[in-house]
Formats: sequence, structure tokens, C-alpha cells
Amino acid sequence: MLPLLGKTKTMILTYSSSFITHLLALPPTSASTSTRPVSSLLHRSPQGFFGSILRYKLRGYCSSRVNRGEFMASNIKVVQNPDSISYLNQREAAEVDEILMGPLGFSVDQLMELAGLSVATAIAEVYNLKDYNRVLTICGPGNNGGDGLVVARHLYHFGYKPFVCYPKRTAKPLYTGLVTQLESLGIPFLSVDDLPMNLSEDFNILVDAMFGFSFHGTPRAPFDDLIQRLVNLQNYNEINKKPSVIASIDIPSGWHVEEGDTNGDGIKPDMLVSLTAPKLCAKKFCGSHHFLGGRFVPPSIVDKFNLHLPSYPGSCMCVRIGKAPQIDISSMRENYISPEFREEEVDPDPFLQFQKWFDDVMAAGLKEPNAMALCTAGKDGKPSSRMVLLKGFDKDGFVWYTNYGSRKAKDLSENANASLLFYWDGLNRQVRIEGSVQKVSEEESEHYFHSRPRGSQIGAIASKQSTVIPGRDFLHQEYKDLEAKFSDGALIPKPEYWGGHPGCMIGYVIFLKKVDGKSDVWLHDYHSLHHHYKIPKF
Ligand SMILES: NC(=O)C1=CN([C@@H]2O[C@H](COP(=O)(O)OP(=O)(O)OC[C@H]3O[C@@H](n4cnc5c(N)ncnc54)[C@H](O)[C@@H]3O)[C@@H](O)[C@H]2O)[C@H](O)CC1
Ligand SMILES: [K+]
Repeated sequence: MLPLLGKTKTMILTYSSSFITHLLALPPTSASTSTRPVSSLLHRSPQGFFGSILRYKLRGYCSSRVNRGEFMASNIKVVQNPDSISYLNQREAAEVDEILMGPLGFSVDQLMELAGLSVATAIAEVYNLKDYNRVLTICGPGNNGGDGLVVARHLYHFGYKPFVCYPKRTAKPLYTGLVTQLESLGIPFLSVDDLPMNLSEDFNILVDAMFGFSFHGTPRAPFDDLIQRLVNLQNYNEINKKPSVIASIDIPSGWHVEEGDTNGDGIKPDMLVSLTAPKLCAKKFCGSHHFLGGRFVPPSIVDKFNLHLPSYPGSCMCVRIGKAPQIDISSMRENYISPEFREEEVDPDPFLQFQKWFDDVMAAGLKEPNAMALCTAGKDGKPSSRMVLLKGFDKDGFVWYTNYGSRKAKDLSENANASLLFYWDGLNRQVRIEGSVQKVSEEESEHYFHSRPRGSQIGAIASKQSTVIPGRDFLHQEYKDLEAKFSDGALIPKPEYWGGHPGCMIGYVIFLKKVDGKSDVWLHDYHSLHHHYKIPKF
């Protein structure tokens, strides 16, 4: 590697005291001048718009994943518009059940297991473990109650803390088995009397598994009382800082299966997971999250009942019906909790400090800790960023590799100044590295090139970055030809347009966010402390 350039000789401590909003305005000629409304661009999951981009561990909603061209196991007519999906009446719902468990050879245990798993996955998609840990599943006397018992078990394995209220038990082996399974996991069973009047005092999620499509009339005791407690939740939630949520399985309990909440005084679930196909009452569902579960419907049922339903993406057990709710991005906040950051513990050698933090990231098991944003600007001064992978660092700099024909390489040939940014979510840390960049030696590039898998070496030759090609097939053909050419295992020559740049540091900034700092020099910015520390001489 090449020696360091432009070392700084000063120590600067900076504190962030103001909140600056930058609006990135794109010129009207930009490719991004779409006619799409801003709201559609901001569409996001409750975990956060940024979460979907930056957080490796977070999953998006099943329904938000692109599922064009996916393999479809059944001939369900794919629809995404909730107005055009099929709804079953009560008789049809019962008939589907009978056909599945009659001529189609399913057992109730099987269907209940799949139904319960799909409900648990839908809950986990929407309600994160951290904020919605305590789950009370209220189970009724029929199969809807059985689904609830299965949900409790799966949520336990997903890391939630489930509790079960099952006041009218059924003596059949299927149900006693489900109870035994939960008891063996230490899941508490609570009587109605054990429950607080205000359920949100003790629970974050209330799973409503009281009644499904066989419900008739008005609820009898003790479910009348339990349903009323779910209704009352709304009043408590208005004064609660952190409201609890209701997730109903198949039917919001107490609702008319076809007509819905006829008097308007029934429960108002936040989530509804319809099983097999939504029942007519689901048309009246106004909560934020409507999912479809029970991924076991064979083509014969789809045809017989002329079902139009959303398709399940990939291997998902549930799929969202309709759009995810819009969230006000400005209201998104994260509480940053991390060990106290002490300036005296910062190593004066930024490389050693970087190594320490990199070790922390490795120990924490974060995915792709060497992913970093590289920001460059060519002679026109317009910056552009992209993620690249760090391939090594030492006293000479931080090394990554790229194709010399890429935009970043072109920018760097015109302007050697660049910045790198590592963001380590989970540790609440980021490292900013700014400096001038030089190409690594041909020898070093050569060495790294040949250490890559042969497929990557061929890919590097096939794709001359930032050049216009006739189409994707052209790339595939190039790749195939090269694969054939080097199929004898011969050394693949490194193309001369491919190599590395060591980024040489002139500055090193450590930025840490904390909730509960003791130091009086730290300034508060909403709920967090932002501490910028620029490492002195090195
Ligand atoms: N094919 C599928 O989609 C599957 C769905 N499953 C789930 O099963 C229910 C339907 O189950 P079922 O046992 O037929 O009925 P319910 O759970 O709705 O409850 C019947 C139970 O409730 C009693 N009851 C009826 N009305 C009242 C009332 N007014 N007051 C008190 N009690 C009442 C009745 O006597 C029975 O004991 C479906 O919705 C899905 O959730 C399967 O798990 C898998 C296949
Ligand atoms: K229910």
C-alpha cells in the first residue's frame, strides 16, 4: 500500500447543538422526476423507512417484496387491490373446511398448525419483539381457539413472552395436546379473574382467538366480559403512552361473520389475519394490518369458489392484503442505548481505535461489518455515494477494489478526495474517514484479484462497469463464453481496468449516540446524545 497522505495535526472536539435539515433537490431533468406522489415514495413498514435500507436484520413485510415471476403453487388469481379480492360467506367458509378435511385428506391438526404459524408470522412481521414482547392469547372453545394455542407456541419460539387465557377448554386430544405443549414451555395460563380490567397494563399484544367463522348470535359468558375488555382497551389506549394492540384471528370476535360490527360497539382490531380467504365481515375491517394466512389452499378449492386472492411471496406464510399504512417519517425515533463513550478510552492511533471497534462489530455478529459508503465527486464537484466492501486496512490506508471504468474510479481520477462511512447499527456507532485516494500497486491488485472466487474473476472481466451494453443477455453470454474459455482451470488474467484504491486518512471522526450520558459537556438532541470526536495527531 502507499504511504499516508495529508495527515492532520490537530485535535478537534465538536458537539452537535443544532438540528439541520438538508433537502436534496434533484434537477428537473433527473431520472427521478417521476410523477409518483411523494407519499408512495415514503411508503414504509413500521420498523422504519431507513430500517428497510440500513438494517440488515429487519425483514420487510412479505407483501412489500417484489414477487413478479415467482413460482405459484396454486392457480390463485393474483390480485393486490383489496376491492377485487374474494370474500366468503359463513356457509362457504364452513364448506371449504369440510372439503379440505374430507375429500382432500387434510386433518384439522395440520390445518390448525399452518393457520397458527401464519398468524404468528404476520404478528412478528408487524410487531417487533422489543416493543411488543408480552402477548396474551385469549382462546375460545372451537378451532379459532385452537389456532390461538398454536400462535402462542410459535410466538414463544420467535422470542415473545406469551400468556394464555383459555376459559372453556375442549377435552379432545388435539386441544389437550396443544395445552400440554404450552405448559411444557412454561407458558402461563391465566384465568379470567387473573386478568387486569385494563389489559394494556400487562400486555402489548392481545391475540383474539375467541371465535371464528362458526360464531352466531351474541357472545356468552365469559367471552362477553373478555370481549368488553378488548373494547375498553381503546379508552385506556387514548391515555396510554404505549398502546397495546389487538390481533384478531380470522374474525374479530363478537362481529357478525358476514355483516361485521353491526352496532359499532364491538372490538376494533389493529390487525386481522384472515385464514384461507377473508370472510365477508373483513370488508368492514378498518385496522392498519390485514393479512391473509393459511397457505394450504389447493387449486381445486380456488376453482370451485372462484377465489381471487393475493399471492404469497416466496416461502412466506402470510401476505398483506392492501397497502401498508403510511407512517409520518418525522415522528420516527430510536432510543440509542449503548455503553458510555469516554474520550479517554479512545486510542490516539485511529487505526488501533478502528480495529477495536471492528472487533466489537465482529463480536456482536453484525452482518457485513466491512460494508461502507464511499462518497466521491468528480471535477464537476457533484458528490455520489455507493456501498462498497472494505478489503483491508493498515497504517497506509483503507483498501477497496473496483473497476477503473466505474463512475467512482472516474471521479477519483479527476478528484482524489473521498470519504468513507461505516454505520454499525446495534452498536450505535459510525466511523467517518476522509482523505485522498491513490491506486494500490498493480502487484497488490493482482494478488487480491486472484484471491477472489473464479466466478467473481470472470464476472469482473465480463462487466466493464459504467459502459453501455445492448442488454442483460449480452452480459450473460459474455460470462458463459469466458466460463467456457477458462473451464480448464487456467489462470484468469486480471483485466488492467480493475484494481484497488487505498483511502489515506487525513481525518478520523467518531460519532456516538447515547441516551443516558453523565458528562455535562454532551448536548442533548431530543432523546439522544450526539458526541463527535475527532482524533488528534497521528
Ligand atoms: N379452513 C380454515 O380456514 C381453517 C380455519 N380454522 C379455524 O377454525 C375456525 C372455525 O372453527 P370452528 O370450530 O368451526 O368455530 P369457532 O372457532 O368460530 O367457534 C365455535 C365454538 O364457539 C361456540 N360459539 C358459537 N357462538 C357462540 C356464542 N355466541 N357465544 C359463545 N360461544 C359460541 C360454539 O358452540 C363452538 O364451541 C376458523 O375461523 C379458523 O380460525 C382451523 O384452525 C384450520 C382450518
Ligand atoms: K377471532
